[in-house]
Order: sequence, then structure tokens, then C-alpha cells
Amino acid sequence: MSRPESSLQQGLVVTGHGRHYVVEASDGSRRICHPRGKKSQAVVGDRVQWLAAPTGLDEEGSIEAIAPRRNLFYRQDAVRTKAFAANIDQVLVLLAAEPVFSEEQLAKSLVAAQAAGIEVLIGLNKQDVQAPFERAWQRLRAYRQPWPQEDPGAPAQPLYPVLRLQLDAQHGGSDFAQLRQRLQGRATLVLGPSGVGKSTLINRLIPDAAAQTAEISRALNSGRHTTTVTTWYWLERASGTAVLDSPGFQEFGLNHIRRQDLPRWMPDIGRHATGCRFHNCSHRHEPGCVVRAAVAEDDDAPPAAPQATPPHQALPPIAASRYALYQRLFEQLSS
Ligand SMILES: Nc1nc2c(ncn2[C@@H]2O[C@H](COP(=O)(O)OP(=O)(O)OP(=O)(O)O)[C@@H](O)[C@H]2O)c(=O)[nH]1
Ligand SMILES: [Zn+2]
Repeated sequence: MSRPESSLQQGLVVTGHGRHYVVEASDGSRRICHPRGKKSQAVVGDRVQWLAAPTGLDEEGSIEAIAPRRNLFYRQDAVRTKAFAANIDQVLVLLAAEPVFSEEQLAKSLVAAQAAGIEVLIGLNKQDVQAPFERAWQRLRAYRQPWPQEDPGAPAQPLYPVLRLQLDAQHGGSDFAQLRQRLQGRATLVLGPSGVGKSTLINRLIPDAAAQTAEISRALNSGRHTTTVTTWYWLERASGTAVLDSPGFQEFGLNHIRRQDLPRWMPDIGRHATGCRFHNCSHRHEPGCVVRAAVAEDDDAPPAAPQATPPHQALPPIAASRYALYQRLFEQLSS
């Protein structure tokens, strides 16, 4: 009996668990695929070539090849650093008035995203919980601080976009329209600690998300809670607008990042780190360090007048909390 040979097709990995992946074909249909061979480790967001099993034999396909990735995002568990998503345009770090967030976790996720060449934005949810929201908003002051751009003609931009959200309300919060705009045409990975409103956001953006996840976990038969799996949801396939739900970011790690590269991924440190006496200055104890000289006395002090010495003119000071984080991350990372 001769069977028709199936041919290679293009697909997108929309979720995966163990050695099972859900691959979406160009017509939107989805099926479970196994990777061919032991080494190929696909992650969500991978563009793959897959082969359908001959009709009538098996529903499951096989992943034959993974296309080169634009970027790759890592997370950390107790034992190792693991890639978990690829080809992402943007990371949204979602925080909330409550629970109180860890600035170290925030800084780490920003560093990881930037090191992967991915744009970032921060959302602060639960605007209705007023006093805690105000405290959290103040804690984000260094992140909201406008910085002059490298191009002297360009207007100053916040270190990171920080959006005020109220995701369980009809209006979505002061900056919800801006969030929608920033999501448009991009694949955005949503990161954030437990309880900040990630599910609320996903369900709001994708009304049938719960049904989709139920279907996927049935298909994968994972028997696990589905938020342990990163999943790709389309908001609008035609424009390439998608959001990716992800496991909580307490598992976040930076072991793949070299500590001497840290200033590149902490733009407030990096922008100042151009005039130190030693070219390999670690910005911790060296004489003639421009970074240490630029650290604000403390975070509650009014912003110091910009230093007038070129080439650092008009750069704002580095917040003391950000410099402390730099030191801590530097010590955590391997050389
Ligand atoms: N007050 C207030 N509560 C909100 C807002 N958005 C979400 N919540 C509530 O915050 C709680 C946590 O929201 P979830 O969407 O489950 O948070 P999550 O980030 O998915 O949490 P995990 O599933 O633990 O990762 C829920 O009780 C929501 O109803 C908001 O804007 N204001
Ligand atoms: Zn220095």
C-alpha cells in the first residue's frame, strides 16, 4: 500500500510541554507535534517546519526544523537556565499596587529583556487601590524619569514607559489606550509576579482565552495547571498582534548574562558609564568612576542639578536604589 508523502509545512509553536508542542499551521489549524531527534528544543514563538503524519495513521506531526530566531528569552529554575520563548517583540512587566513588588525582580526582568534585544514596558495595575498605588508609583520614579536621547534633537523619554492600569475596570485605567496602542502589531510577553492581574489582562484582551487554554491543556494532557506553560494568544492574526502568558517571574535568572555587560542593559548606569578613567571600570570602587559620581545622595532627595561636565551634560543622576541594584546584580553574576 502506498501512502501519499506529506510535505513540509510552515508553523508557529504556540505552546509546549515536555516534548509535546502545539504547532499552528498557516491556515490557523493546530496540532500536536513531537520534535524530530533528541536535541531539537523548540520554544513558544519558534517558527518551525513540520511534517504531518500520513492521513489515517496518527494525528500528531513532527517538527523537522526550527527557523533561526530573532531573539530568545530565558528563565531560571532551581537547577538551570532554560530558554522559554523566542521571536518576541516586547516584554510587558506587569506590577500592581498590591502585592508590593520586588524592585530586584523588576530590574532583573528588564535586564533579561534588554539583553535579549527585546523592548520593554512596565504596567502598574490596580490604580483604584489608591494609597498603595501612589507608593508603588513613587517607587517607580527612577523608571519613569525622563532621559535625554542620544540624538540631541530628540525630546527626552522616560527610562522605561510606565503605564497606569486598572485592568478589572471597564475603562482599564489612565493609560489603557496607550497599552493597546503599544501592543498593536507586536508579540508581547507578559511577565509579572502572582496576583498582579496577568490573567485579568489576558482575559480582557482575549475573551476566549480560558477556552483556548482548556483546549490546549486537554490536547497536551499535561494534567498541570496551565499557567506553568507559556502560551501564545492572537489578538489579531492579520496584524501580528499577540500576547504571551508566562509562568511567574520569581523563576527569573540572569546566569547567561556577563556582569561586565550589565551597564549596557541598565541604561541609566550605561549612559553615565562612558567617561570612567579605566575602560574596564566595574563602577564599584575604581578612582575616576563617573558612574559613582553620578549616584544621587538618596532616592528621596530632590533631583540634583544636571552635571555640567561634558559629555554627561544634562543626564539625570542615577537613583541610589538603581545603583544598589547594579551592585547586587554584579555580585550575583559570573564574570
Ligand atoms: N483592585 C483591583 N483588583 C484587580 C485589578 N485587576 C485585577 N485585580 C484582582 O487581582 C487579583 C489577581 O488577579 P489575576 O488576574 O488573577 O492575577 P495573576 O497575575 O494572573 O495572578 P496569578 O494567576 O497568581 O499569576 C484578582 O482578584 C483580580 O480580580 C484592578 O485593576 N484593581
Ligand atoms: Zn566607572
